[in-house]
Amino acid sequence: MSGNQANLKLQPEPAAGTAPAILSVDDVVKRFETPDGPVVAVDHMSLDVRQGEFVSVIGPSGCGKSTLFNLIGGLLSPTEGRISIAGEEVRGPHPSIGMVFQEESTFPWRSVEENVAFSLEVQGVGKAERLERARHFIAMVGLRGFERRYPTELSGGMRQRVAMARTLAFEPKLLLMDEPFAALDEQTRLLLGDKVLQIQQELNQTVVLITHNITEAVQLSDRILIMTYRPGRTKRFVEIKLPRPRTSEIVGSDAFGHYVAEIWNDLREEASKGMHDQETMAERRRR
Ligand SMILES: Nc1ncnc2c1ncn2[C@@H]1O[C@H](COP(=O)(O)OP(=O)(O)OP(=O)(O)O)[C@@H](O)[C@H]1O
Repeated sequence: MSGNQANLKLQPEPAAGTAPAILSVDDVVKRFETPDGPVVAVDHMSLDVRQGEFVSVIGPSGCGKSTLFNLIGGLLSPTEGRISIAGEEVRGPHPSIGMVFQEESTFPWRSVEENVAFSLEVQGVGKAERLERARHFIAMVGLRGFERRYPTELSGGMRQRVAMARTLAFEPKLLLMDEPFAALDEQTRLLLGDKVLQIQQELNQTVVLITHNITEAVQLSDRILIMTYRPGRTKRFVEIKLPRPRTSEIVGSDAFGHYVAEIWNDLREEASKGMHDQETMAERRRR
């Protein structure tokens, strides 16, 4: 074991005696039937996430991250296994799970406050209350003063914060995010990470983040699940023992660098398999 590895601790399950799991992914398999035969995208994966915990799922392109996101969010059903939130089986979109997507999902015809109030409107919350709650969450994501603006008047990072505020406004037990900052530049991404850390601490929010960005995963997480490339399995869990509360300043620390290096070692192996696979497929098509 290298010196760096000694800094990392594998933790397949949450430690005993801590908060109970709010999300439970239990031995889940997802198989797609395709014209070329079955594709196993998620292969016997298990994950327990405690109340208030921040877990990131990282893996190379095509390893099954988005499939896992869609399974947890109830947009896909597992072929085998079970997913539950607060003890209830997830059988479709669940009110306790709030999703933030990679693609921008704000409504361009609604102002910021109308966007954020939307989920409350759907729930039948009265106008005065929903606007008050919307303004609270708009302030939380750092957009006070922009309530009456429209998405086209905002930057990409601001629009993603609107999407996050809209999801947080219905107070989900689990915030489930799929690469919400993937389209943003690195500085904006790091600074938005600070916002996410603040919000998570303020709400004691349980979060599962799907990402392929190692820096983002280390900056934000309590634990990182590293996935293998095809079929998507758990390669290992890494517990991030950086102090909280955290800010993006931590990115420059030695401890941060050690985590990034170790995770890259694991990912490099998996990403290389992916690249080799893609090159072989391209070669086959050329023939
Ligand atoms: N609806 C589907 N039908 C058939 N195969 C699918 C379907 N969705 C995903 N797959 C396959 O499952 C595997 C995992 O895909 P998935 O999109 O979950 O990976 P990913 O890690 O999110 O990739 P990326 O980071 O590039 O978005 C891939 O081989 C993909 O082609």
